[in-house]
Amino acid sequence: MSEIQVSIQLPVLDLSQPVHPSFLSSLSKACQEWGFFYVTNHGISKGMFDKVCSLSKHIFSNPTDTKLKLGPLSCIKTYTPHFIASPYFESLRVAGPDFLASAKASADVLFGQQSSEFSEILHEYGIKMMEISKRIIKIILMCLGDGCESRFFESDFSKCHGYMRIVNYTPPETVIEKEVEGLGMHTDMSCITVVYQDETGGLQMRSKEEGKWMDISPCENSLVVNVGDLMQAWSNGRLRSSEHRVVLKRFINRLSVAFFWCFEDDKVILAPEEVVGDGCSRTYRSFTCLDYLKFRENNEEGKFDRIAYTVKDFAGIKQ
Ligand SMILES: O=C(O)CCC(=O)C(=O)O
Ligand SMILES: [Fe+2]
Repeated sequence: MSEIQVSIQLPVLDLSQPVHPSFLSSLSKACQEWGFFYVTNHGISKGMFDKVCSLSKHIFSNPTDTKLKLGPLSCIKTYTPHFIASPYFESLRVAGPDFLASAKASADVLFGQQSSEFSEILHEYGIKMMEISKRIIKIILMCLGDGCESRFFESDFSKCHGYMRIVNYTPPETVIEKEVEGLGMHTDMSCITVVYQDETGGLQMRSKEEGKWMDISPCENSLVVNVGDLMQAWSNGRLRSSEHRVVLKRFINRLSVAFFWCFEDDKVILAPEEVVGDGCSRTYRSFTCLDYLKFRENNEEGKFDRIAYTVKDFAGIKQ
């Protein structure tokens, strides 16, 4: 990989402080330009991340045959083995609203009845992530102005649900290149995604105009937030769902936990008139969330290196 890589300074949303208008304007710019920012004082302790990571590592250290009991061909289907998203990527999914039941279903298969630690901590993590996501989306709606938060939070976002994907990246030991792609370029199918990445780094986003890769470096005690496709369409393109990827350094294992906060499956997504704004034209037709998820599923099979289609291809109106 030979692209130039640049670092950028993204705003940090401090959830323990009231939001100042000057901060809203920098957040608003970041959401338009990059679709990425950080959040801090989110209420999840370092101890909790450490626990989630160590229990997850323990799960991924199981033999492949054991993990495949949760794999795509099993009835649980929470585990994605290597060579689906990339050769170096494997993941475990824990879905809400009952995070406890979802995590327990996986843990029971792997460890039998004695392991409740994993499900309990993932339950707590999921509930916290739901709360954090709601607070973040309210602030993002404030960025759109015109009282969008009070107008649209209840009507459009109160039925949102979340799920997390714990990802274990194992880079190859034998490659000559200094870095390899652990997860190819894609956009997220969420409203927003809230990511914990360990200190290894490697998350990168693609700039709007020049298509340069920018490092989204790990920042202590902070989580990374990115705008997803559903929010890009709902906001009529005023919020950007950026292409991003994960690069891996040789020999360094990486763990991340991405929380995807999404509209309910049967939600009809159409930007409200007030969000489109007077004199502006609509850039997305209406569509249901599930139809978009299916469209992506049908276009992604067997493609590691990049996801060629996004919500623009699915529902964008050609201007
Ligand atoms: O592993 C990461 O840091 C991000 C993963 C990601 O982009 C995704 O799962 O959609
Ligand atoms: Fe992503």
